[in-house]
Amino acid sequence: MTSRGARAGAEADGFDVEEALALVQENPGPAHRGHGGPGSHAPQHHDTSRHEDTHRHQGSPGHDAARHGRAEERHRATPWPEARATAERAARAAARAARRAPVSAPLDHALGLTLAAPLAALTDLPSFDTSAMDGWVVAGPGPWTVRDEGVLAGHAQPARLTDGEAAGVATGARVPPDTTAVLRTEHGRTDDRGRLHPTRGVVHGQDIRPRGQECRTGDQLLAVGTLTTPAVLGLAAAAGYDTLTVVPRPRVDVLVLGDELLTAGLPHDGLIRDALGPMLPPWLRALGAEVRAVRRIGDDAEALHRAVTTSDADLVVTTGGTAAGPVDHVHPILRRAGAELLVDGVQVRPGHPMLLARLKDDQHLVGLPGNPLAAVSGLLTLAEPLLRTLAARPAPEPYPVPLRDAVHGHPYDTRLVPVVLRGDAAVPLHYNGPAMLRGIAAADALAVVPPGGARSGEEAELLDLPWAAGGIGVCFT
Ligand SMILES: Nc1nc2c(c(=O)[nH]1)N[C@H]1C(S)=C(S)[C@@H](COP(=O)(O)OP(=O)(O)OC[C@H]3O[C@@H](n4cnc5c(N)ncnc54)[C@H](O)[C@@H]3O)O[C@H]1N2
Ligand code: MOO
Repeated sequence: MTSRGARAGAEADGFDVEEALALVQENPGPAHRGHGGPGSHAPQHHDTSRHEDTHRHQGSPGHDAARHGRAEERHRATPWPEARATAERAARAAARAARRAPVSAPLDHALGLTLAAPLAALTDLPSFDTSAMDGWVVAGPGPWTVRDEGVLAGHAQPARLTDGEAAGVATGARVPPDTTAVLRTEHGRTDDRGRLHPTRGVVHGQDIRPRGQECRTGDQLLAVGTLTTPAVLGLAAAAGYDTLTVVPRPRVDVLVLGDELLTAGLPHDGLIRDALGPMLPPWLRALGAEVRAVRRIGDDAEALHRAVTTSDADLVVTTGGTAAGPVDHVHPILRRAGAELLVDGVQVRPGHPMLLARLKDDQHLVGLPGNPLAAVSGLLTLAEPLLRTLAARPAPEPYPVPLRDAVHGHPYDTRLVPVVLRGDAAVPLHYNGPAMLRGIAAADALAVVPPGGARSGEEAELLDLPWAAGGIGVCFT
């Protein structure tokens, strides 16, 4: 199902999509403020990139040190396309190092995995000459005498037909030896004496699916690298398979950092709800990962060090603690663990403090920034290419779509902006600030907006969200 398909379905159900989307598309303006009641601070700007960027890059005479720091950070940060390529390369090297052996998965566990061996037919298909229609098997030209006993699907070889003989037959039943054609129920008539007459011309072999019509035993049906879709599962079963040889799912541990996080109830006393603990595991699964542990570690450097150094996952994903605050432990822990930083900051907004480190030859860590949309950006920039490559999935085709509205750009960095698809255009959503999930929760995709921005009508590459693209392996369980 495409994202367009998903939308059409929602509309068909009478769900007012436009009304729902208005909640995330329109800038409410001054009249909207204060809706939260006395003391509330409704946001005045929902597209926060502009004033944050202004703040960051205009600087002021009193902020030389900060300006210098930013310039250094920009210097070190990896351009967005290069960061994705680095993540892919890292995964290829890890896959080689670990020689990730293919596994045998029962069909009902193989959805979304990649075939590690070609799918060769274990049988002819069909495996016997088969009637394609309900009616009669006939031998020679009509009229025919009709046997008392018919031929049903799932039964053993029926007795040979002799010339001038017919027998009732069901779709999928084996046709008896010496059958010359199948006559459909609607194309035959029985006379008073019980003899069967054709009501139209009969062509030799009509409506018989000969054995091996689709494939012969040993024919290659699908190549190594094919994604196991529901259709592949069906074909594999038809061709005689109980298990498939597949590339195993990459194993991921998620470590959620931050003392300020609550797992239930309303925010209070400076504490906020953990948005990433509930969001990341199903998203990672949708990207093909097996999520093994989700651990909340607080801002405890020792616990983080222990969790990172004792994990045997292919990928450790941390959230928060990537910046330079007093409790931002990710960089110091990586240094202590002897990890090699492959990407330390990316020229992308939101999410620029994201990082990728090699813990061992076959083990990596993606550090996602704590701001929730920044974490999504890190997930799609670094974790997606890494997991896709480990899972031997093909890279999605670039997917350019014209933007309906202009999007402000960052002066140096790529921006990822939540959009919905409307007709042939992508409509940028508001509420796209680094700490906001309101836009992405309504989005079909993220638009890749190059430095400097995009004009209305200009094409932007889209990163589909795994569920909007109907991604195979979208198993949220
Ligand atoms: N001096 C600077 N400060 C910051 C910079 C900078 O360049 N210089 N970058 C800012 C940007 S951009 C981001 S993004 C954040 C990255 O911060 P961290 O990765 O260190 O994350 P935290 O400080 O732990 O948290 C940031 C923010 O996100 C909230 N958060 C964290 N985890 C969760 C969660 N699981 N669910 C919901 N919200 C979460 C946290 O409470 C903070 O509000 O740094 C900026 N600072
Ligand atoms: O603002 Mo930060 O871009 O990474 O959330």
